[in-house]
Amino acid sequence: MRLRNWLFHNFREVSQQFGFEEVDFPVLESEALYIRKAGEEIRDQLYCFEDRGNRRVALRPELTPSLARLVIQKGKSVSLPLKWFAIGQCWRYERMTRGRRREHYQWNMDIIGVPDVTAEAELISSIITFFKRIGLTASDVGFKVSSRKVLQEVLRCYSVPENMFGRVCIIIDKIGKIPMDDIRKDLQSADMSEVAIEELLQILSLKSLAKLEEKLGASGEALSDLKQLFSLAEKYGYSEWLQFDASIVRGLAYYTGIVFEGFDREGKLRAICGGGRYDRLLSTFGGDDLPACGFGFGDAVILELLKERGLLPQLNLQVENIVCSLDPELQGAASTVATILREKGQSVDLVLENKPLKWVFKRAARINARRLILVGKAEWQKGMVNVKTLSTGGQLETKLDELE
Ligand SMILES: OCc1cccc(Br)n1
Repeated sequence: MRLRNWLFHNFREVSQQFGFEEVDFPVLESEALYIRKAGEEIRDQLYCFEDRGNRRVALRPELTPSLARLVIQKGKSVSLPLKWFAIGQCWRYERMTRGRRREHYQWNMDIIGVPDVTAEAELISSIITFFKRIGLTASDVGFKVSSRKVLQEVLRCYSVPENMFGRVCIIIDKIGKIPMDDIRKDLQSADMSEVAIEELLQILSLKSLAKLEEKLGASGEALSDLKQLFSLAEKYGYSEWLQFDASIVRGLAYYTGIVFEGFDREGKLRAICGGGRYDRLLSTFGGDDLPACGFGFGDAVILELLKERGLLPQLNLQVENIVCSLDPELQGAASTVATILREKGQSVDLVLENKPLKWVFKRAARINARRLILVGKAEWQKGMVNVKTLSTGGQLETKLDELE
């Protein structure tokens, strides 16, 4: 819990530093929010059920559809651009035998209403700011960046029907996770010819914008978006964190443009975070489309990475005072002392039972108390208490009304 609070505190600090407002959504949503026909893993693992009102509901597997629903609900009552962030628990249903978590927390930041890649550049900057805050550098992690418009331009060249776009993206995202023969078979089932498949796989292996330009020409949106993004990265000063990688498509069907994922340069871990542009999501829920982009950042891989790098922070409970009566008849007096200190804004661990002093000192050490306040009969009769500063061992009889 200390680690989670530390992580979330950094998520929040960065989000607020970038001028984003915190939002939240229900953990339980209508199942329909997540029913997409593109064959995504997130769909196969939906933690869904029928509630007592016979409604098909699901524990949310991600936050973006809820955000889209809320933007539509708010409609004209909010002024654009929206810069929202959320930290929320998300669920998936997996067999326990897989030994993987069924729930995790995800930090999301989204910009709604900005069509330009300036929005994606700003989101990537916020994640890099987060990485730097927790001690990670460009030699630890980087971002693989591409655009789904690359895929779109290739599919159009081979007149693959538009309605196959999401499905092809999901198939491509499985490269490296399932055998290439299965990838080819799945692409054939998505109405792609042999020639189209080979050309697509060839383009997806590109790692330089220059080579991409040779293939696609300079006129397409994919190239201009990517060039603008890399140029903005220069101005933000984070070029060394980015690399173009045409194979990056991400595993969510609704991305339509730039996509990116954070990765650990030692290549031992799964993607740390990921996101991109999703300009068509709102209309899938019956709203008017608005340009949108965002990312999701889970709490699992980042903690594995920090552990690997020896960067997990040492987080100990810290209480300023521990207050203890030396006589059961003075328990009330001890609670008076605790209240006086708390009303001054100090934290107090009040010993609630009649314990030997040895026990109190052990507890004081365990909770890293700065001071031990002892309420003894003789002192109390003089309106005093005994204040021990635990780091120095010094002690001082102090008047109650001079306690600070
Ligand atoms: O990253 C996919 C995902 C979604 C929900 C819960 C968990 Br654990 N993992």
